[in-house]
Amino acid sequence: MDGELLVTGIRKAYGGVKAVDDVSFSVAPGEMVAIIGPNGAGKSTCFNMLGGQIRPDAGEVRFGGKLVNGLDPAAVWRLGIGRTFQITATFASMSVRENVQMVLLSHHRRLAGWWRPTSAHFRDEAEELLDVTGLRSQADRPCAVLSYGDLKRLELAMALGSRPRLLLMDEPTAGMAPTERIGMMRLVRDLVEGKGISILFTEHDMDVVFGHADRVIVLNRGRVIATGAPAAIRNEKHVQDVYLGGGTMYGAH
Ligand SMILES: Nc1ncnc2c1ncn2[C@@H]1O[C@H](COP(=O)(O)OP(=O)(O)OP(=O)(O)O)[C@@H](O)[C@H]1O
Repeated sequence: MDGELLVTGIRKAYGGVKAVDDVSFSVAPGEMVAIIGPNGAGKSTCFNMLGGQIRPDAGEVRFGGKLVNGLDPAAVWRLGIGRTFQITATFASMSVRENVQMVLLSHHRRLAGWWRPTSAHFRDEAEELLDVTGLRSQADRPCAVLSYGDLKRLELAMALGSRPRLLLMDEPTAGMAPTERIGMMRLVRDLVEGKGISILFTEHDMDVVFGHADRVIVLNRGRVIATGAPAAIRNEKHVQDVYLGGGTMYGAH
């Protein structure tokens, strides 16, 4: 189906450690899906296989019917799978708008010469993305002075610059204050509903997961142990056992 992510039996082992072990799931167009699991469950490895950073040992990742595994991150990006990273990847001395313009420039495959001011390039498109992410008033400020929450918004604006149809979000609310978290997830929900973008996100904060995901996939030791609506997942005994048994109850921090 157009815009559908279909993951079938992907695996990745490091020596004897099966980081991801026969994982299958799908994300429908316009769906917001969370991948959760205790530390070391395989979330990052899974994400990296979807984004082209890691090649699966076996299995298949398809997006809109096209094979994704084996492609490098840039090619995956071109297929319409965007990604935000946990580590902020902005240019501190450049303004908020310029950072977004840089992404737009590269997306439109133009040559950004260092000697040329970027101010005229894709300014309107950049402004639109800053509007969408609530950063318009910060457009001229250097990234270095942004609050952490605004930096995360900027990362989102930058990820949207490549016009993804599916956005992979690695802990979108990590490091944010509770009110900022709610704002961020509302923003993401608006993107899903307004632009029809699908979201797949990892998250440690259970309030965010249960409050915002349409569907939750639970990983443990590289395998999917449960998948379903948040309310059903929350009540699953074996999911509770994994968290409680592991001694690292997500959402406790
Ligand atoms: N490059 C690597 N080399 C060796 N082992 C690795 C590597 N990357 C991940 N692993 C192992 O694979 C397993 C899954 O790790 P992964 O980082 O995917 O889990 P995670 O669910 O993202 O954990 P966390 O929530 O702590 O980030 C862990 O046992 C980890 O130690």
